[in-house]
Amino acid sequence: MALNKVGKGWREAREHFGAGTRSRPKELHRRHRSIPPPRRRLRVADPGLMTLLYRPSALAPYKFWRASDLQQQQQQRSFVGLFSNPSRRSHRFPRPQPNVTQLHFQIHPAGGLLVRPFVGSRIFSTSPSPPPRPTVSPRLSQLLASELPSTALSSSPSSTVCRSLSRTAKMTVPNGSFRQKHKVTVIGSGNWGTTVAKLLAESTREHPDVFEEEVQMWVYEEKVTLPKTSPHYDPAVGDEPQNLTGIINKYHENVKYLPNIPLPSNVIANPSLQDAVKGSTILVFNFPHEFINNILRQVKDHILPYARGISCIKGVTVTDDKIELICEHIGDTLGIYCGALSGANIASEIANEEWCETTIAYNTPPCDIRSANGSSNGSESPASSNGEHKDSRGQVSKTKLVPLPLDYPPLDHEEFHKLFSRPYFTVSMVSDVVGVSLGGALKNIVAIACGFVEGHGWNMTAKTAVMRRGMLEIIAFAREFFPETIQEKTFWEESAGWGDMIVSCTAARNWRYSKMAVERGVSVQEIERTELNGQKLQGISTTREVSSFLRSRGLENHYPLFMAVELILDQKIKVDDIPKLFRK
Ligand SMILES: NC(=O)C1=CN([C@@H]2O[C@H](COP(=O)(O)OP(=O)(O)OC[C@H]3O[C@@H](n4cnc5c(N)ncnc54)[C@H](O)[C@@H]3O)[C@@H](O)[C@H]2O)C=CC1
Ligand SMILES: O=C(CO)COP(=O)(O)O
Repeated sequence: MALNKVGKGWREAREHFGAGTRSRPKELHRRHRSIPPPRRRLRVADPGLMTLLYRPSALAPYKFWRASDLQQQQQQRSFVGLFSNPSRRSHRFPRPQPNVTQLHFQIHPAGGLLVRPFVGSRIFSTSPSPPPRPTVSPRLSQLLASELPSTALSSSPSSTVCRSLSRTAKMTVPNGSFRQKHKVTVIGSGNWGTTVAKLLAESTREHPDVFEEEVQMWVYEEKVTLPKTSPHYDPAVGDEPQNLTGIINKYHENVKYLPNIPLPSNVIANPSLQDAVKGSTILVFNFPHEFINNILRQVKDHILPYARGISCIKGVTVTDDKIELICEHIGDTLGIYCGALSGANIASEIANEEWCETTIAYNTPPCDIRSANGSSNGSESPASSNGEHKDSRGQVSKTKLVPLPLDYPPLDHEEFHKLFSRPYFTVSMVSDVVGVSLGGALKNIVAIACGFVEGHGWNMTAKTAVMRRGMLEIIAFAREFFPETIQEKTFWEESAGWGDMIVSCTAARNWRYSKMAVERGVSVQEIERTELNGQKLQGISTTREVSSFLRSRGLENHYPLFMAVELILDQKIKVDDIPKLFRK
């Protein structure tokens, strides 16, 4: 009975959309809202027919597959897909699985969908098949036992449960095999660059089906002398300066920028930028932003045209009176798409595997979005999407992208989440590139202001006033210069917003060393030179760039805190003068 109704839904949908077309889930949901859930197992069978998988819930994951499509995809060693939530294509399912010849679907009484891959010799046979392999994961069983109300036969599961289920179901499918794996390169090897390389190398080891194990880390080559107290001191070398890359590769430790943290042996330090990026599909940019143009110039002609980037750099680029997000500057210069990672992240704490959160903003370019049949961009061919994507101003970017080839695993929220997540590093994926980038860049100005105030002898109340006003200026700045795409909730809800503000104004270097400068009565630049052993305070250059940009537009009065930091850096006003700026 129930299946008949599903069959009816299928026939109607088939008439409506035509065989082989992709489903239009929302429309279907509207049309078949009244259909009760099927209670029997559905099989992908009957070559040439389309099968409707139906789950009546608020998320309404409908999917049509034609068995012949599935068969063809198996032959291509590609994959089929299920959008568990039609509005979020990133929930793709399942992974490529060349040995799987049948997929069995069972609508769970509570509305979840169990998917069991079946390995057999016949493809989509209509005859009775042997029982599917029991591939329901323990997590799924647990979910079904605990989270789903067993009586909820016709009720809709919560979105959380739907998401959990779809994710769990995904885990039940054997790992697939694309012909290619993603190669990861971290460009930069300072305090944060080395920490990120460490966590990425742990992830690539954990997911050998998707990523090449080795993580290349480009190191700005320096000579380092190991002191006698170092565990790596070699009497045969003595006080002879050695290449930092040599030390990292031999002892698996970045003794200069991340001392006392063992690195996984699959982090490979490479002094050649060109060699480090060669063949990499994932480029992670992680160095002080003042070096950006020089580095981009050197890598420009050496990267894969379909590489994708994540920038962990906190800063902005200001050119010709124009302000640009670092990630977009990278993308436009290299002709690729680049997202941004930012959050309340103190490198040394994360390197010690103390728990923290971060935010990654990534807008999967349309040409990289894969549809159920494994092609790019839904029903369109990769070519038809024309490599276009939107920029942070909501316009079609001038950079035309080369689609990621289909023989690589997709690169979207899910894959980046997989790559960056560690048990001690919780990643939130968003699409607000502006909020994440500006939050990370501009809080460094506020952190310097907090350091000044605290160095002056004022305490938490003054610092709180600075943080609050600083956040207001960050939001005003984002609204003023990126009104088309900014999502203000990023500042309130994400680690890249208030989280980063708090940690930066209480524990990070910009705060610590500007406080020290006021306490010692010297300039922050002087402290950077004498105390930081080659590390950089991003807040100094960001303050100068942002204030010069604001001045060129006559907007100084709108951003009194940002401007005050520059005036104090240049010793034109004193910390005591800050409250006067806010009297009105
Ligand atoms: N350290 C941290 O806790 C965090 C840093 N960040 C951000 O990550 C980015 C990188 O910062 P860190 O790793 O901390 O850098 P860092 O300040 O520790 O290191 C400086 C780096 O610059 C390199 N360098 C020096 N001269 C160079 C040159 N001429 N050309 C190219 N590179 C040169 C050095 O080799 C070193 O790798 C920054 O934007 C920072 O704001 C973000 C979150 C946390
Ligand atoms: O971005 C950071 C904390 O989230 C690190 O800031 P500092 O560069 O001031 O150490």
